[in-house]
Amino acid sequence: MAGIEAAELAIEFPLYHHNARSLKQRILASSGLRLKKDEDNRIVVAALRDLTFTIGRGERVALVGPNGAGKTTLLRTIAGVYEPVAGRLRVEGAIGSLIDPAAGMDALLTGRENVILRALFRGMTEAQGRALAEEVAGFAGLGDFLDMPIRGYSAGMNVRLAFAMATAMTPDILLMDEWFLAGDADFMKKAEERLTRLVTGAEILMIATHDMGVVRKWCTRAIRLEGGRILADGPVEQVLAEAGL
Ligand SMILES: Nc1ncnc2c1ncn2[C@@H]1O[C@H](COP(=O)(O)OP(=O)(O)OP(=O)(O)O)[C@@H](O)[C@H]1O
Repeated sequence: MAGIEAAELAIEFPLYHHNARSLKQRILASSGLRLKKDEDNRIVVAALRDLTFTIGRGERVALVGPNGAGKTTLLRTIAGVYEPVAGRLRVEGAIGSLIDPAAGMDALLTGRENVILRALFRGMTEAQGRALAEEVAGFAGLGDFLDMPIRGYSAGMNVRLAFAMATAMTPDILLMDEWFLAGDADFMKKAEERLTRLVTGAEILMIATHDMGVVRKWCTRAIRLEGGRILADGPVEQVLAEAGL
């Protein structure tokens, strides 16, 4: 059964700068809030701090909060992109990730080859991968571009391919950042139908967004982050009302 469990989870990023010494002094003097020195005396940004939550089957969770709150970092951490520096994270279930359009894709391979490769990683046979590529092609409407290397794709084409691929694989846990909502109107209409089907099928949905319309429409629970910490966690209407959103 799909589930996500985090206990006192923390993520930090080291801050590199050509003039690091004076930068350190200035930053530490001015804010200090989210910046600290780690054991190796490096300045690090505390992107996520002390996050504890459990997400179970059937939950559709919105991550809300201002720019830099830590929403995307949390999605990426759950997807396995970042390693926590402290705390524990347990993720059970196959993940479909709509976080970074080109993540996990090989720019030199064609769209079709990327779909087949991803299918093989998921344990499908090559024949299943080819069938999946046909399905993705039909939905993404990439035409002949499906057989071109994806480094030649426009940003919109990358979004279409990533969206079609992630949703075709019927994940248990679907992680989405709001960039995918920026597709053109025709595509979004098609995408919405497909997403509706998927969200009812996927066991867990997590979406990071600034759009409260999306939160109200798609989600049952909201986690409000600020400065890398959880400020509120509960039913959508309650969390949004408390925050005046
Ligand atoms: N790869 C990175 N290296 C260094 N710092 C990073 C990195 N990724 C994120 N951060 C920092 O971590 C913090 C959280 O960023 P994150 O992108 O998760 O915020 P967000 O809530 O998704 O913001 P937005 O709404 O603007 O997308 C910010 O202070 C950001 O500068």
